[in-house]
Amino acid sequence: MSVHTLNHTATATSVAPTIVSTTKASKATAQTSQNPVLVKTLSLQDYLTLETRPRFLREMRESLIEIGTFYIKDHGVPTELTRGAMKSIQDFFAMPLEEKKKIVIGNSRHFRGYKVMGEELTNNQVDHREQLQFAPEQAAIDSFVPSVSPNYQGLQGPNQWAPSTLALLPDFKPHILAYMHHLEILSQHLMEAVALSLNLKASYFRDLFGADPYYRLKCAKYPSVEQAATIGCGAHKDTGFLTVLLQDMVGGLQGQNPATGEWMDTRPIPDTFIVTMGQSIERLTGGLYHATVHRVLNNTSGQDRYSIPFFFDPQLDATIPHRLVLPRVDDSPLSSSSMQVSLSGGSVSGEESGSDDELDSLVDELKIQPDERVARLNGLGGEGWSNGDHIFETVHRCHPEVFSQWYCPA
Ligand SMILES: O=C(O)CCC(=O)C(=O)O
Ligand SMILES: [Fe+2]
Repeated sequence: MSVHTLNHTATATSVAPTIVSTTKASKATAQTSQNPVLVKTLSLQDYLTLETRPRFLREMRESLIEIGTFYIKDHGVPTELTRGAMKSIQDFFAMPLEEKKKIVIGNSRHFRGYKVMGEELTNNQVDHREQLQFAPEQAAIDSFVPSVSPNYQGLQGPNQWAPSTLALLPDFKPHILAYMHHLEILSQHLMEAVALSLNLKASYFRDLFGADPYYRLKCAKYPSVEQAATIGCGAHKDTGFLTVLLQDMVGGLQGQNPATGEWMDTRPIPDTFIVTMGQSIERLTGGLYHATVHRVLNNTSGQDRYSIPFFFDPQLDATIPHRLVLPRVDDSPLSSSSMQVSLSGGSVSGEESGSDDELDSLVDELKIQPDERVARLNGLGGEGWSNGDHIFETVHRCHPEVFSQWYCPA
């Protein structure tokens, strides 16, 4: 994953209901804060119910402007499935190394499979976790030729399933496939809500993401360690649009408060997912919505930690506009009348450049800081950027061995 650690110096830490500061930017010293930041827990049912939808969208918007992260509950993914997926990955990681290595990621041009402990890079630093990667189960593109075809076409293909593993763990494949299917549905709902929270038409992201959104499921095991505050996964922002993360009850994930730089525990809450924006959304919204910098500390409790982030992005050949020009509404954003417009699909959406006046009023309306406005105006030109290239850049940086094996012909 890409890494843009914020350089703020943390000044205060906190104990808050859902997010608790424990550390300064790089040290792991527990302190108490005067300004706790709450990561809200939102209910998807509030989004799906028309009467409560405006409140949901307001809260989502506030969360994404303030931090870039919230918890989602009542999400519609069956509990048997979240438990089943967790159990399946625990069973997988518990198998002997030789069995796991049958699907080592280097076998796969499509960056799928198992990664042994200590081989993944985040922020150019080695992570302390084992992991297993999946993506949409599809046929590979036969016409793909390394260094002739666009690299991102090599990402499409099947997952790795070792027959001996499937014999040992019969629930493994059905659990993973069903889990990805449900997470795609949940992610589409969330992106629809993100669109409405920006006063875009509800289908804005569904249209942008296309018929075959590209997603990645990463199953991770962080072993309990001897020393406190070993970095399991280095500080980074997720690079894409949306991450929906399932974690067990062990803890160790931390998010950084964009305003203060302080690290805050994103503590496990049963039956929720953690929803985080990535850099593509941050870039598209001109910095209005934050991509939260986060990391994972290994724990010393004796309990290993398991997590399953699902990264949801547009189809690989999508072109992403450099920025969104958010529609102006006569009344305040997300008021019930503008919501009606959005719900009926009649609200304007667009990626054309707006006039300076429009930008000024947008800046006022959305309380964008001046430096964010500069970011918004930078990088214009051309139709947009290639989503496939952007995703390829991310996965290639994390797994250089796959790149050198499959994408650099001798
Ligand atoms: O395992 C976690 O809780 C977070 C992992 C993560 O941030 C990532 O892989 O991008
Ligand atoms: Fe991440």
